[in-house]
Amino acid sequence: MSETPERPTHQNGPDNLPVQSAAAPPQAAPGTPGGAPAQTQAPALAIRGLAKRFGEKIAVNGINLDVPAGSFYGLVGPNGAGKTTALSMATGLMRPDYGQVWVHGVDVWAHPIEAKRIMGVLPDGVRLFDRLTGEQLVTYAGLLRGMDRETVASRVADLLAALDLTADAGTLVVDYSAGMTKKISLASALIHAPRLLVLDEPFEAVDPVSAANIRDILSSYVSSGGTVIVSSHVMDLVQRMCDHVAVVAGGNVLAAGTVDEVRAGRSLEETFVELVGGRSTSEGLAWLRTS
Ligand SMILES: Nc1ncnc2c1ncn2[C@@H]1O[C@H](COP(=O)(O)OP(=O)(O)OP(=O)(O)O)[C@@H](O)[C@H]1O
Repeated sequence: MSETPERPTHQNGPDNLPVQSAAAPPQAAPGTPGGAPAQTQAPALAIRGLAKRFGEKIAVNGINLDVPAGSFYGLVGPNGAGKTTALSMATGLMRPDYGQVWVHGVDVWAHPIEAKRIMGVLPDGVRLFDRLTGEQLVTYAGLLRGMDRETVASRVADLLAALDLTADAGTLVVDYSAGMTKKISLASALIHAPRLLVLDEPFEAVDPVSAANIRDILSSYVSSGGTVIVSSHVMDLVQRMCDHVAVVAGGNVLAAGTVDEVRAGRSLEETFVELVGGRSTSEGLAWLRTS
């Protein structure tokens, strides 16, 4: 079994799919047998030439990205930029048309079970087993991960308390609000203490107190060596919370690096608007004026 990353074989863009020039894949540490990237040195997530098309629509255009281990990485971009599609392919939920992804050096699509063992994922728009109670859902997530019942029970209690869901532990998830559903999905992603957390819009619909609690949980997770990737539309939040950021638009990575590198002395929001463009006036909506 080799996890040696190979150069993507599609750099010329088969089917006329335009792709960005692929950077070198994650390098193996010198002396690593078989050339596999060293687990300690490989990026937490490495993406090479990842592409997806839906009919004529190129959702993700052959992107490359390295997420350093131990980073708090923000993924920002306008609606329809390709964030969810990219994260779904990166976490083994959606098969890419082209490209490769490694999680801590493990090829996600060649070795999905091994890769998923070290990831916790909060996907966007994926249906939950919502006829379970919140407590049952998180317990199920832990048992699916092969954890023993005692550990699962104690972690479920901890997570429900930390996310302010203890009082609703026995409520069916189908009856949860949008924010509660986000929080129970996050608990399910955290239960096995993964090395990498990939969270698609974790703060959407979550109240400010819960959002602050979640930020604390994620910050201490990163301080203890974990890696977090969050997609968000809230630039201020990303600027305050994350140490790295990638700006995605039209299926391309427009900028990536540390937050300070990307924003280059301006606010992240200003940088985002400049990179992405698309500001429009309301002149075409004159009929909407009431006086
Ligand atoms: N299953 C699908 N079938 C067809 N088109 C899709 C599908 N999923 C996504 N797309 C298209 O791919 C593009 C990227 O969508 P994606 O959901 O990845 O964007 P996003 O950056 O997550 O957007 P948002 O911020 O609005 O959630 C969009 O144009 C979308 O319409």
